[in-house]
Amino acid sequence: MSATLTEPRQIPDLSLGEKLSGLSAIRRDQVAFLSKAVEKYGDVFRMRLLGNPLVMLNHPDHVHRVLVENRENYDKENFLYRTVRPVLRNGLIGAIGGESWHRQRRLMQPSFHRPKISAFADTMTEETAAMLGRWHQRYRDGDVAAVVPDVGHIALRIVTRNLFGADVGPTTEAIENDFTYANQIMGDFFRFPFPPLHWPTPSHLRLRKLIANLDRFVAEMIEQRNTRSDGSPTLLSILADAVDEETGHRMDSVQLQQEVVNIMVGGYETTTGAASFLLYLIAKHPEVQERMHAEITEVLDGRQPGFDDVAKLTYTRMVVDETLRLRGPAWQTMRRAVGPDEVGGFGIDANTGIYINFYTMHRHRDFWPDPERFDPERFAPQAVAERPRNAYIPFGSGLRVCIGKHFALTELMIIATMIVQQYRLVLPDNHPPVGLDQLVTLRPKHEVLLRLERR
Ligand code: HEM
Repeated sequence: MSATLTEPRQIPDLSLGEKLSGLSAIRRDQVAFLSKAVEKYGDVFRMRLLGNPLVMLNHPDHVHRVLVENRENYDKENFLYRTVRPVLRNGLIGAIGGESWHRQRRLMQPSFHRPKISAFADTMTEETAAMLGRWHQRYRDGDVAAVVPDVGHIALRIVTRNLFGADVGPTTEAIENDFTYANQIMGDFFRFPFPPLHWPTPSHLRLRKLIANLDRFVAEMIEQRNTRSDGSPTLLSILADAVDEETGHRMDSVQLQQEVVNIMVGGYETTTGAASFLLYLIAKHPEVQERMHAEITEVLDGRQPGFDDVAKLTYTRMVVDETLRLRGPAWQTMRRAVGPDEVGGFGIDANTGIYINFYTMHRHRDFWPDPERFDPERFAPQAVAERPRNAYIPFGSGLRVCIGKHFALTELMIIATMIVQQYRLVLPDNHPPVGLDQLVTLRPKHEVLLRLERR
């Protein structure tokens, strides 16, 4: 029949006014800008993010096409990953793709399988217990605490202890500050990418220094090659000894160093944001918190959670999932189409930049009624089964799905469970909205202040 039926549809473009005002609007509030554009143009449209032409995709089927079905056609040669590459270099997160990425992923994947995570969970419990011990000393019943620095501290200790062994000492605190600052610099750059990162401005020089500190710290840790406190191998040793069964290949020391930095970035930055939002949302919804507490009491009967308990805490997991829907810290990604493709009937030319924003996707009105409402019931098994795959992807999807997904989920579950077991979290009256710090990752903009009532 007629060729017009099969001809790709034209991708709508933002108006000239929107393009011109977009630059400052995005700097002010990227989420608001994108939400408005989705409202007006729907699931597929062309836009510019800081001068970079992109096609935004907001429908699960379209995202499925790019990340899963035709995944070999899309790589990470794009503006977002160029921004973070000075820190991540050729490690797994930012690696462009292709055979060298495949080989690395194959080599590293077994280190994140279930039995390994089960060993890592003990550290998660120990660090959370240590934090609760500090809270008991520092706060009286009903005191108000700023929780973000504390969860950030344990997130970094959990990842570094699992990577490097027994204890990493006070250096972690310096590294923690360096991390936060580097994220700030890169986040600012991402919102306004001028001057280029290789220009020696004071903040870019500072970023280089932070990266050098981090490299030095990781190199020292690799040199020491400790074991964990129970004598079992560290994640670092597991990675260093890993052999690719297909090729017999092992990582060289430069690659190992870069992968360790990637795991630290992946394991610290995102988990801190997620845990902070999680505690905030639990406090904001007392009825949800009480139901969690009842479940925790029933499953654990007062003891500390272990890895095997996590799967039994089904309601708590629904709360974590709903938090990651509304406030997933990895809130955006980009790809480049290597060759041409057709997505949902729209033609995509070779070399097109693709932008996917999980924040807007996770509010798509076709799949999330009353999207701003915090409702863990959305993750009851029946509700999950009724949604398309890829309507919910806080850890990405397809080939490049987060390697640390089970690590992160176990950690969030253990932290939330142990805190709610011992404390009722209460949002003080007139707590201002915590807001969104829209950096490379998403974090609370303002302090999360919670009243800690002993149970
Ligand atoms: C709540 C916590 C976390 C969230 C929301 C998260 C989210 C994500 C997302 C969305 C991606 C895919 C990005 C893309 O497709 O462009 C990713 C990749 C990755 N994440 Fe995570 N992540 C979390 C925790 C972790 C942890 C704990 C680790 C390590 C221990 C980790 C290590 C990585 C690595 C290495 C990759 C790159 C995988 C690859 O491309 O092969 N992440 N993460």
